[in-house]
Amino acid sequence: MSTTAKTFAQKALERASGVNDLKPGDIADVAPDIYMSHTASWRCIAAFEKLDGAVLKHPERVAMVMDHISPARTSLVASQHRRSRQFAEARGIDKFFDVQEGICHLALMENGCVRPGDVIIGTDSHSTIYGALGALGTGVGFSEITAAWALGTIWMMTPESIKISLEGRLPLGVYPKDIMLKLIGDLTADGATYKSIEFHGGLTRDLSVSERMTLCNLSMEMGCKNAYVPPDEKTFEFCRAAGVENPENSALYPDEDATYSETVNLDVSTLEPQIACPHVVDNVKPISDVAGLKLDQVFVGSCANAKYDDLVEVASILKGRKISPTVRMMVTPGSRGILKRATEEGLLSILIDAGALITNPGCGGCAGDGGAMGDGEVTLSTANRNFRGRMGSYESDIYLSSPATAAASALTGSITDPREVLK
Ligand SMILES: CC(C)[C@@](O)(CC(=O)O)C(=O)O
Ligand code: SF4
Repeated sequence: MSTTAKTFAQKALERASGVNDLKPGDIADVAPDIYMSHTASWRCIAAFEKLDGAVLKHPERVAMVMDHISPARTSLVASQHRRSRQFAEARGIDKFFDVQEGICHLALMENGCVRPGDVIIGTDSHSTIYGALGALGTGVGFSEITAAWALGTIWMMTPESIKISLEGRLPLGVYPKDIMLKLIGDLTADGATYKSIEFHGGLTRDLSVSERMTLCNLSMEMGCKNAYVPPDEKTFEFCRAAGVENPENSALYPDEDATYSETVNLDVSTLEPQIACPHVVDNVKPISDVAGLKLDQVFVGSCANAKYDDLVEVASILKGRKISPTVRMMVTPGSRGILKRATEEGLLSILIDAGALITNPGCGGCAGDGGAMGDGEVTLSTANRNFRGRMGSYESDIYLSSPATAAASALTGSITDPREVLK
């Protein structure tokens, strides 16, 4: 029996590997609960079909989502989707989410594929988002997914953990996105490389599951292995609504005296809206430094901030108003469920009346699929990355903000502090 106190990551990897007493740096063969691959699933399939006589060890653990380029815009992509569809059909993969379902991470969580305490690997770095449900999610390469299909396991090194305690109350106009941009700016883009980030503190407990998704999603931009918010009744309710039975039974919690490589305390009470400036996510400034910068496009989308409550924030600012004629605004709801709810609750009419373009759920502009910028153009985006050329021209600029800042800025056509509209 173990006597040392453990972090969440230690406990999750111990459970998934059956190895006791994993310490940071220890490598174990882990059996993930889900292996997710997105639009590029065909790459895993191509590699898998080269493995002589390989069979899927656990077809029920395979999840595929056609989200990054969806619906297909070229016959090449259509053929790749088709290959994935046919493979799923032939191999008995029932967690196949086609082009209508939206962004892989949101589709998985909304469809009951993620339980607290699970270990989930995905061909996407933002798989850290599953920590919002108390799971250990991490991004891997295509060939690692292929190997997991065949073997049911993957080796993982047990990470050290960083404890981030969030306290205080968010001021009006300041959101979890601003917290994360502030943390990424302070800790830098490699501040958490291969570490597990655990969020604690009174504010973390106050946040909704959707807001916790923003925390765990953006944590990737500090290079983390995974992120985690301790599951509570809000988590369990979300999971139950998604179809998970008894989600509380699999929840894992760190021991109180677990060892952390670093502890960060942030009181958000005086935090201002933050902006990540081109072309790296840790180039973060308070909004007052960049307010007034002229925009060509505003993009509300991505797994970071195109959830239902993000659209509510945007609609509450745009209601009864018109966006500036000098900008185009594109809103890409994160998932089919979010699009449906936004439709039912009348949010889409508000956005359309204000002058926004609504696109189908999926990665869309965040993955450079639609909404491209020309040379010299500037987009303010609610996504999680602002790398050069990600949304079109190499000579264009992407700034990142909260949905509220994006909405306030769409009204004026330049970067605008949402507190000016909300006051
Ligand atoms: C494929 C790409 C656009 C990606 O989804 C990849 C990733 O996160 O691993 C991203 O957000 O950068
Ligand atoms: S929405 Fe953007 S960040 Fe999220 S998985 Fe898709 S491309 Fe990557």
